[in-house]
Amino acid sequence: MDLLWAMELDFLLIGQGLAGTALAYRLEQAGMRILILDQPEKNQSSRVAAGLYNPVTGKKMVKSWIAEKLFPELEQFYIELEQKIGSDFLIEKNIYRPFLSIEEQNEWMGHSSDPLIHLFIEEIFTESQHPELRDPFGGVLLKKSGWLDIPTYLEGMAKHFGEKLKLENFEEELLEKTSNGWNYKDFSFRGIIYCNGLAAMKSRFFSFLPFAPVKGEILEVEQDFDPAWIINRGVFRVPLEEGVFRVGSTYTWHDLEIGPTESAKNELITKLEHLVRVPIKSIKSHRHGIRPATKDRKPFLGKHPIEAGVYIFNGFGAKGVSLTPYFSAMMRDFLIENRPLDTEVDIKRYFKYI
Ligand SMILES: Cc1cc2nc3c(=O)[nH]c(=O)nc-3n(C[C@H](O)[C@H](O)[C@H](O)COP(=O)(O)OP(=O)(O)OC[C@H]3O[C@@H](n4cnc5c(N)ncnc54)[C@H](O)[C@@H]3O)c2cc1C
Repeated sequence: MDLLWAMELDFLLIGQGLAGTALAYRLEQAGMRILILDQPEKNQSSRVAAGLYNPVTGKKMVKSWIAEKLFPELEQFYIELEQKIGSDFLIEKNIYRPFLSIEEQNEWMGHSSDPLIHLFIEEIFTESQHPELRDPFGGVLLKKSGWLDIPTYLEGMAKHFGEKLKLENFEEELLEKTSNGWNYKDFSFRGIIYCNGLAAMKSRFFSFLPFAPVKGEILEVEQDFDPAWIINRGVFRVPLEEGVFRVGSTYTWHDLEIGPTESAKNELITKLEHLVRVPIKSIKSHRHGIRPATKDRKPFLGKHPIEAGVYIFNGFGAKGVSLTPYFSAMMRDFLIENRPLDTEVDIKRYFKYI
């Protein structure tokens, strides 16, 4: 390629899932000239995900990691984008989490005075909220929660990026190093950013990072029970259109190569039956995806230890919706102003293992 004719840009982003989309927008807003490449066959994690964001998670129902930083940023970010592209995709909804015991109910009454948890509590109930629900000890109604309609968000943002997004496969072997960056086909870049989810495991630059892929399966079911909130305990049940609910998700580190399984379907149905008494009328869909999770459950942000101009923004595991707004701002400041990344997410934590 004639270098004189290469179009000069700042950054090439590989991938337009939740990670690539948020970072591309941040960089674009900061005046960077970007190009995004995204695979035309879209079978990635973001398009299967339920899109839930939930400030209180896990079996023990504790505040999600850095929720107090993530959640204010999250709403502001997606609402700004909704206004920018004239589309609705953030569905703010309370989450109802039934208590499993009287002890748990008491614990939550105590928790509610903790200012960090109080931020996320709408109300605590000590009695069942509906005859069709299995919640004999009541439950907690959480706020600052909801779900992101991810396909609408990604498609809207794809339109917004226009010619800055090309639907084509990135082929790493075509990268050519230059004195101040990288050439790729007809373009030259000062930096390449891997936002390509689990495909980064096969990159010659980032295969040393300890990804820990987690398969998830998810159903859409019809059921005649339509409370105003998301229900979440063991499984989540998110209202979509009238009478239709998304139910998920499973977590498995095995069977990564095979598609949806009967055992995961049965697991989801059993867990749903433990929450709601109403029979399932039909199963409308059953899908699966693999989460780009990491061994220490923290994202991978940063710069390659040796190669200049090679970066990664990845490893968002089961929480891409809530993590990418906050961390895309941190990554932008790192890329443009060389501001340090939080040590917990900086891939420097793994350089000693190379
Ligand atoms: C069943 C299930 C349920 C989930 N539920 C939730 C949830 O409720 N809430 C939540 O926050 N998260 C959820 N997740 C997790 C969420 O999906 C991930 O955190 C998120 O999608 C990660 O986004 P990403 O952009 O890093 O990766 P991906 O979505 O995998 O995107 C990577 C992109 O890179 C592209 N790419 C890869 N290789 C190339 C190449 N060579 N050339 C060009 N492009 C390439 C891919 O096409 C893709 O668009 C769920 C996941 C699953 C599987």
